[in-house]
Amino acid sequence: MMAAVSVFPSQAELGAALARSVAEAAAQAVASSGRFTLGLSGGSLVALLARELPPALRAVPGAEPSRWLLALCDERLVPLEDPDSTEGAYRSQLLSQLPPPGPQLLGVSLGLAPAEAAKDYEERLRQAFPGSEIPQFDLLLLGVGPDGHTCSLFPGHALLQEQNSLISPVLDSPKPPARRVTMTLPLINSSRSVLIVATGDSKAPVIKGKLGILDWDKLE
Ligand SMILES: O=C(O)[C@H](O)[C@@H](O)[C@H](O)[C@H](O)COP(=O)(O)O
Repeated sequence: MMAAVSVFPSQAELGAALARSVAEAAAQAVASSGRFTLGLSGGSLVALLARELPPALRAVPGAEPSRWLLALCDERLVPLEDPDSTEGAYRSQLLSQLPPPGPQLLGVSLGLAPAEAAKDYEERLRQAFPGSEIPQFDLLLLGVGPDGHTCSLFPGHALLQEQNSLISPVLDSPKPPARRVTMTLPLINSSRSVLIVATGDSKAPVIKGKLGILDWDKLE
């Protein structure tokens, strides 16, 4: 697997480059397979994409959001109208800006207990990728917390060892709200590509630690 690190002087520049990469990946996937499958994370990514993606889509021919299947890399088990809902945030901030018919968004069913919600979400994800043993997303966009968590996979948590489920419930997220569902490593590691997006000073120590092989100062 190839890995590359890009450092941007500002969030605005990062956002524009990220949106361009997403739109270009979409155009490529739509041209080769007729659809683009994209996993979305919450946090600051929502506002970044809401600001930068619509103009990037207008600039990249063939990106065709109506051919996108969106899914959530993790979700907090709160009602859609709760400010903590990742699906609610994407619907109100990003999807509302895209001309109809917009992308299909596969969200987590609410009103179920966490274990049932995870099982139901995994089943619907599998159905959306018929013929694959493990769904293979074209691209996952992942955030990083200052503690190094991504999706709702927290450092030291037993879920990091999960080998069987593709989606797991979380009942004890150290970052509220506690009840969530999350993609697990087997699903994340099956995707064709992953973009890990980290902005802000609070992430620097953990990112520098993970990328200890790099001479960070040369990446200014
Ligand atoms: O529910 C969550 O905790 C988020 O989905 C989480 O995984 C997020 O992506 C990171 O914490 C980064 O968040 P920021 O981009 O807001 O720093």
